[in-house]
Amino acid sequence: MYLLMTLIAKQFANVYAAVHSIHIKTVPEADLKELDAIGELFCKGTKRPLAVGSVMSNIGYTEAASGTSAITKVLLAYHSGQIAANLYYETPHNQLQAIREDQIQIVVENKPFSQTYVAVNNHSLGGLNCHALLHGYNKKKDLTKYKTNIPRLVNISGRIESNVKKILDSLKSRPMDAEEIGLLHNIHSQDIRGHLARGYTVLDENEEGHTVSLADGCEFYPDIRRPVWFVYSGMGSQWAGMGAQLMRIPIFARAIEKCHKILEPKGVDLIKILVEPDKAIYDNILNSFVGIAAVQIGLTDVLRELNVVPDNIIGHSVGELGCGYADGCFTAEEMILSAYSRGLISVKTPFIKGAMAAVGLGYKDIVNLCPPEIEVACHNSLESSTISGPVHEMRAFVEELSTKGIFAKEVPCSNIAYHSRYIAKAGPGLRHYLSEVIKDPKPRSQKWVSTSVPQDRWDEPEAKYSSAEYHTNNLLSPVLFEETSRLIPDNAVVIEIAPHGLLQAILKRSLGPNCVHIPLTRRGHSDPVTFLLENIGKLYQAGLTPELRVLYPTIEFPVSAGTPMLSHLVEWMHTEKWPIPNYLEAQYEKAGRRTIILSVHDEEYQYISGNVKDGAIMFSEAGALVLVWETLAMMSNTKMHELSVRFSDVYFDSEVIVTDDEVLILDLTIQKASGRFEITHKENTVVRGYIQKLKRKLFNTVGLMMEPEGKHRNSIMKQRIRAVFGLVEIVLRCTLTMNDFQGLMMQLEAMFGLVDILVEYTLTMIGFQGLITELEVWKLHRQTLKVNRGQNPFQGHSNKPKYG
Ligand SMILES: CC(C)(COP(=O)(O)OP(=O)(O)OC[C@H]1O[C@@H](n2cnc3c(N)ncnc32)[C@H](O)[C@@H]1OP(=O)(O)O)[C@@H](O)C(=O)NCCC(=O)NCCSC(=O)CC(=O)O
Repeated sequence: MYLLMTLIAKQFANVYAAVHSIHIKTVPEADLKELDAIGELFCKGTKRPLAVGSVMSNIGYTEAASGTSAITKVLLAYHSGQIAANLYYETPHNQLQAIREDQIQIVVENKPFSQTYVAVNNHSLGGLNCHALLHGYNKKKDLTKYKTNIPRLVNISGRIESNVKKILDSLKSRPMDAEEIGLLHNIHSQDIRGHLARGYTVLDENEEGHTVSLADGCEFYPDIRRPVWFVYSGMGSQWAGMGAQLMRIPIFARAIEKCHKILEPKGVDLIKILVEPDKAIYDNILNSFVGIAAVQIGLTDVLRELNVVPDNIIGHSVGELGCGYADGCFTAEEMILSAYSRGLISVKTPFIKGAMAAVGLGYKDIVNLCPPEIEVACHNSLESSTISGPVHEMRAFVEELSTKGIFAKEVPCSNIAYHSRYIAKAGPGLRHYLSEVIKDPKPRSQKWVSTSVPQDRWDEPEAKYSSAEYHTNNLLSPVLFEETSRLIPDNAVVIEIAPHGLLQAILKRSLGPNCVHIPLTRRGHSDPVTFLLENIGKLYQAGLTPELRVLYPTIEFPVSAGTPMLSHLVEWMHTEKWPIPNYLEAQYEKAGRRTIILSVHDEEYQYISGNVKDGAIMFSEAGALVLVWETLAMMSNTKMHELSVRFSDVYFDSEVIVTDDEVLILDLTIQKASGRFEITHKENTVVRGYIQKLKRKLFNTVGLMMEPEGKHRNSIMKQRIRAVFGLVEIVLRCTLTMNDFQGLMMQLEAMFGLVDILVEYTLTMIGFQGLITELEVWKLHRQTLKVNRGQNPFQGHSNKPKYG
């Protein structure tokens, strides 16, 4: 059996044939026949000799990869402009007429090779087939078209951390290639299953033109999908120059320019508000409102384009406008004009001179401490709230708290005591302004959890729409962030969207220990773009898969020649030994003990995840029996499907819960002489009993146990488990039917004094999966059922089977 590989150039521009024997030793007779056939087919009547070479002479025999090897040889030839010479060819075979007559020429030196069509055709009786038509594509590298103003963020995943670090180090060590990074962006815009390490790097060029990493990270990734929460903060997050650097990000800049145009007719210069470093800009509260809203729109657009989608959205005070935008209730125009309305009413309404302050006490602790003039405006967390009131009383109270060692910090609010009775008269005016902006209020989706309406009123009509009324109520009512943020689950990824991660100090104290809270910005940061990119990298580490390509000029694929190869960056984990028996070959270990490591992420053991009880994945009893059966086959140096077995005295002592993020380690022992077996998990016995080889085959050749060789192991395992499960189920169903005869059984028990053995069954399984099998004896003990189900089935009254 041998493999013929021909590379045929159209119009004989690249006339080349490569003969590749699949044997390590070539078979001269076979090669002769091949060359003869090639001579017959390609050389008759042609003047130019046909060049023939062997891929195997260059790289050895690559078995199933022979076709890919041939493609690689052609690609290298396209790339270098030369086809590699055939090695170790010394004496021409003069038996061959085509060689003798110079119609076939063995390529003994590298030969010029053009970019034209090449057909790679490779087939063998063994099933190694490859057919491909290739054409050279020598795209010249021109990286100038991919210039960008921002550093390049690259996310990388791998099976192990060392692999991810290796790739990151490699990227840092050489000049950046936008096309290579484009390829990496595409690869990592999707989850790669089994990649349990994730990292990122933010790359830039220093003044000398060397690549430098501005930030990076790499950590174990448990491959768990976390719920994503967007958090929009409010007043206090503004700072001078907060949008200046972010304008380098095209998506952000587009959003700001759009908002700028919307506000221009109103005499508001949004770009100036965001870009100029003048602190006095924010003395005007209107500028704070539109500035915060615009940055939130810009950042939300960035996340949207990155395909970062929230499962839930929560806002703090005016941050609920951002919720409206993220939830699709507002267009950018509606959001920026709503913020403008809030600012306008704030500057137009004559309020008392007020102040706000964040304090380090929760609502319940501070409410009774506050002087009567001061209100709790925002319930932030169990140990944080914001108070609001007249400026003199506020200053005195803040001082008092500070003297007592209680954290208290003024929140910049342009002397307006928001969320207190002192601004009640702004209500009608704001409602009026907003109703002109929000002409067609959209229903709020389930994602958006309100902080301005108490949870027990979320179903009321006023709470259902992102309307003028809703947002007016938001201004006047206390902020219930503490109450609503309790809904954030402990494993959430919480992304704060604002000009400054204002709520980080609060979230850090209130969220569960497994929550990841990530701000996109930080007040006064020297490099806000790098800060943002770094945090997008952290989102990737937390399990999100942002599509980074949207941040950079679009890469034209295919990438040009000379783009660094990626394949060599992949590294395998060789440190761990996996005791996986080779199922299809008869090379079995003889062992009485086996440690089995299973994970639902292994294709081989995916079937485990199908056995769900009460919402938890349980390692099935049938699966355990199959492992015992398989191990006995290994010990007996035989194949499982050739070995019929009998299980007896089987006790299922404990159930094993399988989790997504943990490998399951089972210890299995079988005593060779007695057949006594036991599977343990974390020092608990899972199942024990006896297994015995049967000389006769229980299952005949049609089907159930006799799948053809070469099938995927997973499907073989699944079928076996289904079979064993079927057996176990039948036995148990019979056992449980006894429930119906509870009285009788109890009598029997009394009469015959049966203590241990409750049921001894001889089952004739007729029609089981369409097969007629032979008689089998099963014994099931009371303890089996009692321990397994946590109750004695004979005391139950239900006639429903409790098993399975
Ligand atoms: C608590 C904050 C002042 C922290 O803000 P910043 O991040 O700017 O503060 P910072 O960086 O200067 O300081 C952070 C430090 O604050 C301290 N800190 C914060 N909260 C604390 C607490 N509960 N107990 C003890 N210390 C605390 C910690 O030392 C922390 O450091 P470390 O981080 O190391 O722990 C802020 O979250 C805040 O202003 N929250 C209130 C927001 C608010 O109510 N805005 C008004 C909405 S009205 C509005 O929007 C108007 C409208 O609705 O129209």
